[in-house]
Amino acid sequence: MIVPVALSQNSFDTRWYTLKRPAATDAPRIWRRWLLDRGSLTQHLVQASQGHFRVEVVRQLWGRPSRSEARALNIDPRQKVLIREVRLLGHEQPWVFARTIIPASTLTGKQRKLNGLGCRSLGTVLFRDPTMKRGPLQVGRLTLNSGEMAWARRSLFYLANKPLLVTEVFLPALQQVNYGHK
Ligand SMILES: C=C(O[C@@H]1C=C(C(=O)O)C=C[C@H]1O)C(=O)O
Repeated sequence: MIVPVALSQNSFDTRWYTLKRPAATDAPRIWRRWLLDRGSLTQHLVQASQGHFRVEVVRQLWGRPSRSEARALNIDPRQKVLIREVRLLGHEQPWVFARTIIPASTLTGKQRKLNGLGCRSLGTVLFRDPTMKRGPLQVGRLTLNSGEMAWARRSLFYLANKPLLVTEVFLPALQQVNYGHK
């Protein structure tokens, strides 16, 4: 099934801000908490969907990072990287679009498995890895292919000191979610 891609690659060349506190954004209240929460977004979405959660792979390919992604990873923008784009669905609604950029030098040793995640959440691998470190969260606004603006966050993760960049875009459908859980 061809899954519609919510964003084009240059959408990720937006301006990214490292915020000191959630209130510094005018994002909806709940998103401010999630936008800057350093835990697993997957866990929040599993709870908010009462377990009706799944990862849908939009595409996974070897390509080139956007300029901003290359800068964040401190790599040459001509360097080939593994690009993983997924949608995180709650109750079959697309809640988050996530794009992960993994340099080939990170896909070595135990981290080779990052190339074979399929529909397993990247978060379950990252947060179970004892060597995982997470860099500062940055927040930005991206333009979806629909023309709507969406809040997004990104951060570097390090496994065995090898970097990957994860960007998560909060899609409009997430605004309808009842956040009864904490
Ligand atoms: C980093 C996490 O993994 C999530 C799952 C992803 C995937 O499967 O590609 C990508 C980004 C995240 O939204 C997380 O759960 O926090």
